[in-house]
Amino acid sequence: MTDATKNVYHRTYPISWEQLHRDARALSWRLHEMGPWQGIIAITRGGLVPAAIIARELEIRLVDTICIASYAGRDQGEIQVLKPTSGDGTGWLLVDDLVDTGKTARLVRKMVPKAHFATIYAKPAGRPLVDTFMTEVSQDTWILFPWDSEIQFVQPIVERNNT
Ligand SMILES: O=P(O)(O)OC[C@H]1O[C@H](OP(=O)(O)OP(=O)(O)O)[C@H](O)[C@@H]1O
Repeated sequence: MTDATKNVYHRTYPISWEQLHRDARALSWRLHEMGPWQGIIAITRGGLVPAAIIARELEIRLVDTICIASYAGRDQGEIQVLKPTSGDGTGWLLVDDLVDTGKTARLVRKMVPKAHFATIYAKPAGRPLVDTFMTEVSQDTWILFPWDSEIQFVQPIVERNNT
């Protein structure tokens, strides 16, 4: 998912650090019941924060990455693997913050087909590709993650209605 594809989103779902932490912990409870796990493979960059929280909760100290870059503009949607991982993923958790169109998921699943793929949030188009997720969000919703946002002033509702 890239900023350039934002125009398909009709609403925004802002997530605070606190909510993100709570949701990642709730996902950790589910994953704990399915373990034990050899380690975690975080999909960069969105998977890094959830992976850290899950690693803490499940006392996992072996953390690897699959490093991915998505490009906007002319090559909108093109995905490049900057760093793969080794092995087929047996016994490993593959973690991302979100599955949206499923494009990233399809690519990484091919790389580690035996890994258990977990995301905090899932949209309908990508949901079939995830083994475990916490919260479903509609396809036309832009999830605004805390690392992409800051707290700022908003007009009172009355004033907003007058503009
Ligand atoms: O299902 P998809 O449509 O492929 O979208 C999901 C991907 O999009 C986000 O990454 P993004 O491309 O924003 O990169 P970043 O995590 O490095 O910011 C997210 O972290 C997933 O990896």
